Amino acid sequence: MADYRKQGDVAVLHANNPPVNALSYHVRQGLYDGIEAAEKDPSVKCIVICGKGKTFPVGADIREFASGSAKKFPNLIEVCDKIEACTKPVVAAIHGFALGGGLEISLGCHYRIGGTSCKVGFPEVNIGVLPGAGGTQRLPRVIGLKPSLDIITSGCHVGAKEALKLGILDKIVQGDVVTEGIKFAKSVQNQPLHGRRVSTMAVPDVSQANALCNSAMAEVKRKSSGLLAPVACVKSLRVAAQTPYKDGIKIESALMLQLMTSGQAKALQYAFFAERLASKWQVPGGASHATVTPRPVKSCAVVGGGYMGSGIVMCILNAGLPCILVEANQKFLDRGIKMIQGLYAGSVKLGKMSEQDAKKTLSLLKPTLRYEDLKDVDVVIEAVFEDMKLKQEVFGKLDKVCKKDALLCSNTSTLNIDKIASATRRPDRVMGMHFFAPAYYMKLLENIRGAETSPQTVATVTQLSVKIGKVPVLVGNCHGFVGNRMMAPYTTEAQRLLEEGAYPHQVDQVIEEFGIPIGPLKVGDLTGLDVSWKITREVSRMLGLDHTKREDVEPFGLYFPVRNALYEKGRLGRKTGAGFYKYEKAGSKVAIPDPLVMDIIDHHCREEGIDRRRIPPQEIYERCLYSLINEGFKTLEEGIAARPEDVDIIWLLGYGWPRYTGGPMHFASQIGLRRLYGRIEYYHNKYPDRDHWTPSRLLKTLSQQEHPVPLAQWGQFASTTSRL
Ligand SMILES: CCCCCCCCCCCCCC(=O)CC(=O)SCCNC(=O)CCNC(=O)[C@H](O)C(C)(C)COP(=O)(O)OP(=O)(O)OC[C@H]1O[C@@H](n2cnc3c(N)ncnc32)[C@H](O)[C@@H]1OP(=O)(O)O
Ligand SMILES: NC(=O)C1=CN([C@@H]2O[C@H](COP(=O)(O)OP(=O)(O)OC[C@H]3O[C@@H](n4cnc5c(N)ncnc54)[C@H](O)[C@@H]3O)[C@@H](O)[C@H]2O)C=CC1
Repeated sequence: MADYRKQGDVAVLHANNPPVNALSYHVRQGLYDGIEAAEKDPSVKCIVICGKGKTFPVGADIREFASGSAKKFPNLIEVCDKIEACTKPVVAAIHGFALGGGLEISLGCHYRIGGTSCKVGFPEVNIGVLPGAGGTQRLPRVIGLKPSLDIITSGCHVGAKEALKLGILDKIVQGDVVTEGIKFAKSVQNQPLHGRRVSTMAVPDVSQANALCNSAMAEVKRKSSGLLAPVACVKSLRVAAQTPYKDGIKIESALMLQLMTSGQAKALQYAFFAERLASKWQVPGGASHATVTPRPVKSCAVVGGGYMGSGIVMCILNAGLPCILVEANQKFLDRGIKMIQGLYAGSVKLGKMSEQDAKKTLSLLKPTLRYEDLKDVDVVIEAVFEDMKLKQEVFGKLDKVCKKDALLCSNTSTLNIDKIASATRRPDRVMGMHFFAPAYYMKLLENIRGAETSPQTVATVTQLSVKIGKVPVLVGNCHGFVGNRMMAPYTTEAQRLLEEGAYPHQVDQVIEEFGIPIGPLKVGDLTGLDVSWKITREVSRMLGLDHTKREDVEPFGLYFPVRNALYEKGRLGRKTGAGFYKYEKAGSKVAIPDPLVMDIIDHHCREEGIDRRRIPPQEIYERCLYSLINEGFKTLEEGIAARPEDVDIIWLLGYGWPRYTGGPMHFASQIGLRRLYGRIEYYHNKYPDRDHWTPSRLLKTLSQQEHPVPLAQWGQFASTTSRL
């Protein structure tokens, strides 16, 4: 898995492990043996290491961490040390990415050259480990501690120009990087190697080591509280400044071994692969991403240029696709355009985009008030108000004006896609595309398949989603789909806890300590209590209930007396400076616990004859999180979510679930399904009137298996419990 060839007196070693040349055992062995062969061959004067296909090696093979093969001889440390010890000059010729172990290989080389578009970096923190093949010991010896701390603790990629400036690259080359690597190697083949072996160098800014590492440690603890890997990276980098390489590498290895076996690393690596699995869809009947060819999409349109629509337009424009924006009237059209222009102006100001690029991108936008202008577009995404009647009216119009093979998609957050599709004569070409706010930033896209949506529509929408920079997850059609459906029991329990003894800040604190950045009641204030009040009213109407009558709505989990009392007092959340919390002023972000709210809650309880009790944090934790997880299992047993990995990606990318726990389903597997089921059954017995505590049948089945069923096999049990 590393090809060895000779070109004159140069040995060229190609890492060959498609698609990204991950450094699995055979690649490491190939590189190790290649160096040995070149060393022994008297006709070889110098060596070039490069990657076959689209990239230089992008790092260790992550799958080998779990299997233990990463430690097998020669491990990456041994490969890097072998390269460095070679008595003939070794040049890394980098194209594509040199990440993690790939960058470590190149730091073992005596010289590094790169193509103009190459990128280097140490993304290990993102998967819960550190650059454990000498990365934390060699990088600071080349570029100093300060930039090394930044690069290693952030996991960010560094472009070629910056890498040259820092000294990671010795040269940027145009054209074929291997040809240039060979030329470069020949030019240095007679140069002495002492001074080129990085492990023998001193860290240049060693005198500032303590100050730099102390401040980096404070920063990683502030930014990523609870994460093990960034802390270990700083520790290991401090060692590099204080210790010779041969001792430093031992400490780095010890830290790496601790991290590799941590729950955080397992969860983060699971999330890495789950994210890549998301776009690989399959529908009942067998059609899948591998069998269905998507239609080409050359142009799009968005209907409704409000908060969501304007963000969706930007995603489309950023992908280089022309986009028409339709609004209901000139005032709202102008407002939408202004919003889009403002966001691009902001990007230019922040240096994220050149003025020229912003202008070019904006030139792809065509605003209009005429639906007829959409006659030639390939895909339309509707983002008008969340109102079934209006959406059906819009889809009816679109069906008439759009060409017959155009796809019509809705950015609804809860509504029934089949009902929307029924307003058209093309339900096979209708789909939901549920973006998350702000749409130009959030990576998640919940794509909803209706009963009649064709596989080709799924394929085309999935491909478009990836093109506009999203991670698409295909889900089935039900109220709230996967994400918002799971959100419902979580927020319901958060509010119910207020009626039994907790106050808003106590509930939010538990959830925030778990790692979700904003607790459910702060989210309530952010969204607006009027918005959630209206949603309750609409859902009650849909169910034929009177939302003002407690006896009507309570059995359906739609009775929120504290929220209602706050709403009736005009406390609508952040925007009015008061909701579940008080704020310094309207729009302010800092939520302050409010004695007035506690009085309102106490008063409500007295009136209802409720004896408030002290609710332990563990109960808050279980009632909010376990009810949400139980609902997640129900989406799996009903086939609304296809795989547990999909549920996790939705919560990781759409709702701020802490990535180092892997997502609600992975987290459930770590709790243990038997224990989890027991707690859900306990709450079900305690609150039999709350439907969301009815245990999922899939969870029950899985919890009864003799041995824990690996998460990747849960689907096999879902089919036996499915109600579809
Ligand atoms: C006492 C002494 C004992 C000593 C013991 C210690 C010995 C242990 C030594 C171990 C040292 C380990 C050293 C180290 O530094 C660790 C690492 O290198 S960790 C890996 C770091 N690298 C990464 O995290 C890169 C991850 N990849 C990416 O960011 C992207 O893939 C990339 C930007 C490179 C390309 O993006 P894109 O083009 O969008 O492609 P995809 O992301 O879709 O990927 C395509 C395909 O490839 C799979 N893949 C990508 N990277 C890896 C990888 N590193 N390992 C395995 N597989 C990888 C990816 O999953 C996709 O495949 P699918 O089948 O579609 O999932
Ligand atoms: N706000 C959010 O966080 C999220 C909202 N959504 C969904 O996105 C949709 C839009 O929501 P927002 O952007 O927040 O609403 P918004 O109120 O900001 O924008 C809606 C826009 O639609 C326009 N519009 C109304 N009728 C129209 C018509 N017949 N033709 C053309 N334009 C028309 C309005 O003028 C308005 O500008 C809703 O379905 C909502 O549920 C989805 C995800 C998140």
